Amino acid sequence: EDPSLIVSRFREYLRINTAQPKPNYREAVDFILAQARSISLEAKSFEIVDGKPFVILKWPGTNPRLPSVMLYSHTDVVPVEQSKWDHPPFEAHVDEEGRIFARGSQDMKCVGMQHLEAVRQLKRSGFEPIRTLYVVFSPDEEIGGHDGAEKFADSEAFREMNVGVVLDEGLASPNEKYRVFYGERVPWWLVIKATGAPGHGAKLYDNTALENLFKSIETIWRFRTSQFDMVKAGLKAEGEVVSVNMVFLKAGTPSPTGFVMNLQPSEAEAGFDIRIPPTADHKSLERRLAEEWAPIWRNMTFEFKQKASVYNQHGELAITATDSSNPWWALLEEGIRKANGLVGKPEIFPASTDARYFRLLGLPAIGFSPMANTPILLHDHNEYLDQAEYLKGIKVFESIIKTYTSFVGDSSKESLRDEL
Ligand code: MET
Ligand SMILES: [Zn+2]
Ligand SMILES: [Zn+2]
Repeated sequence: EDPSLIVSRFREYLRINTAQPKPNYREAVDFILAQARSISLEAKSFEIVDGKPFVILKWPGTNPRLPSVMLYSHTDVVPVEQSKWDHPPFEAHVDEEGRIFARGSQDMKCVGMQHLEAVRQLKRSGFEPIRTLYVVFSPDEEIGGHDGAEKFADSEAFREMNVGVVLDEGLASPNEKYRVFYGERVPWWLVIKATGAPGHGAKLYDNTALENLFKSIETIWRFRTSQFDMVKAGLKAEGEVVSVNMVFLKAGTPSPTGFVMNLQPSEAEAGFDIRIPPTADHKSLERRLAEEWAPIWRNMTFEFKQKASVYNQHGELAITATDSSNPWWALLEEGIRKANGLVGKPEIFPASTDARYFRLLGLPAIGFSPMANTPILLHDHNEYLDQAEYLKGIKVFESIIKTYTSFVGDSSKESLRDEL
């Protein structure tokens, strides 16, 4: 097929503004359903939470008793600061070098469309999967997935799919090796709040809210530095340390012209996005938080806006095995290599993805977005993906789908799952 047609379908998807907090899911769903129709793929869309639709495409395998393969992507994207972009973020402009600029070009409309295009090519070639393949498009990921993947993973619809392995998003790789992720850091979105005596802006006294808050910020910052230093020294990868970033500060007494300047406020708060490696000592971090970061004796309280578990329902660390106990790992590498792709070492994803909800069920879930030789621009201004790289990724997914859906395995674990 003419590559420019393939690219134009990708650009069409990118032009649908699905930015949080008001994603145009309706248009995205219509687009995906139309694509499914054009390749005669079974498709259904449904909502678990009102206004937040899922689309599930199904390519039935010749042996529907085998656990299925699920290719998963989210349709929503993060917001943009329009004025900071060189090209409008929802126009999918292609420059002379072939770079496609759009919000979602890396995270992760590329992957969703590559899943679809790979199926399109394979169907056209006459390939028949043995395992059933699902291509799933989900809402809500960028705001935590609580109305998306979290509820889906717990739904009858998902149980009926009898999924054996999940492929979700990864990250671009600045070098020639694709990156592959077997787990991810656990998000804590933390708000700490200080209270203190209010008073005259000219008075020096102890225990103001802002003084109390700043003592915490200093302590948290020392911890941040100690973690960051290990990355800078090359001792740890990004996903192997605790990241702490301040994302907001809130204090002051508003006035019509800004803030009252001669009044020290009685409340102040700060928000932090914290990401913790699954293998870190979560208990000791919680102690640190209660004793040093937001100690009650300094008039501080804290609240989590987001806090995920690190253990799956069997009480094990919710990470995906990369050794021979998990055939899907080697099969993924095989699929990539057969398409002439290079694969890096298994990594911990530094941010969060919906894959965590499937890992919490004990399912193998792998993060993989085929973007080599590409700067990491997710959530950044001027997010782009080179069109040649996009097209290469489709070939890689064709190869992975072939490898995955043809695998009949010997795995006794799998037949056990079948009986349960
Ligand atoms: N994927 C987004 C992120 O990593 C939202 C995840 S919800 C913690 O920030
Ligand atoms: Zn994403
Ligand atoms: Zn994202």
